[in-house]
Amino acid sequence: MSKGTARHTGGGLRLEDVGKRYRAGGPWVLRGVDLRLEPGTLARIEGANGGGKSTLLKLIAGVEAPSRGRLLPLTGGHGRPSTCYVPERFAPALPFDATGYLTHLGSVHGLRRREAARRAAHWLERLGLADQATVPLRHLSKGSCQKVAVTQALMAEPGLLVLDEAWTGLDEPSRTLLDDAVRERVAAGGIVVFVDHDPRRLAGEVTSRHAVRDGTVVPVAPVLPVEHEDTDAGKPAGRTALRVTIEVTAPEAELDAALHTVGAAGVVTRPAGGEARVELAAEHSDAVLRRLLGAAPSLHVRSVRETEAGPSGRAQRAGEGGSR
Ligand SMILES: Nc1ncnc2c1ncn2[C@@H]1O[C@H](COP(=O)(O)OP(=O)(O)OP(=O)(O)O)[C@@H](O)[C@H]1O
Repeated sequence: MSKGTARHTGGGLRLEDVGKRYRAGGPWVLRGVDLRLEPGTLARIEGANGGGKSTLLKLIAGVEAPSRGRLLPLTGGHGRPSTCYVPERFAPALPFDATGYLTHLGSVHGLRRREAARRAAHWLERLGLADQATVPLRHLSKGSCQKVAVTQALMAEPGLLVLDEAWTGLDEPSRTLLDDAVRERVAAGGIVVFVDHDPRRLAGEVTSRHAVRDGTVVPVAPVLPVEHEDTDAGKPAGRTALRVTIEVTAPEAELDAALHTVGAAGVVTRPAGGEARVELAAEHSDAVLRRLLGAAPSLHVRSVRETEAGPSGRAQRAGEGGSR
């Protein structure tokens, strides 16, 4: 992180009965959303494709205005936190190179131009983009553009950082760097809210999980800590009573092939065409999840939930506030 980090972050944010539709009289994408984001929160947002995750992130980031309800500073806060937002795809049609763009945005965020240029150079170097700092943005590859988008968010050291699949398209070292930067923001008292297709992203560190479901936002049980494959050593007592439910989607014709990786470790059910649910003992979940994420044909892991074995031995949903 650059020098002079961890400036005051500006407190938390509250969503009060927030709703969103994109046109008057159109369908509500979100309704009745109540959410508190305290300083130091690392919040993960989950949910099915098209359910409204990106819409929620845009509302939190202030990129979209709510159609109803309000976003308010938490009581005792210092106004809306300074905010940066990184979308999944950043394709700027702007007459800038990376340095010019980042310096300009740094100024918008209140940095002196010299400090903005210094921070831009620092992050471009860390992300391995220093040699492309003077290439026009429109000539950069998708991955390089994504690095520029991440850089503009990190160099501003915002109180609220909103990441919509921001890891997608980054190379592995840059993903690790972004993970670290998120930790630094949270440790500095900032709020980070993110969506990512990999359920293991920052799994042991997430402080709040919510799912967008049926047009509203419900809390989800905490993620299981990531553990080593093929060993029971060191597992907490009673862990074997826990179950995990993994929901996946894939093109219907490819789903069976992709699910072969589950083997005998779990019970697979198919609620609808391209959807499947895998229930299994918690001790097998990390290994199976790794195999599912690497499955060919590929599939999309929609959610991973910890559940408790009920009296019948079947999994019961734990810690969710809504129904499907
Ligand atoms: N700018 C827009 N104008 C009109 N409708 C929109 C707009 N953006 C999103 N929508 C609609 O809102 C709904 C929710 O979309 P959103 O992108 O928020 O979902 P998502 O959960 O992020 O999806 P995905 O997982 O596929 O990225 C969808 O029906 C989408 O078509």
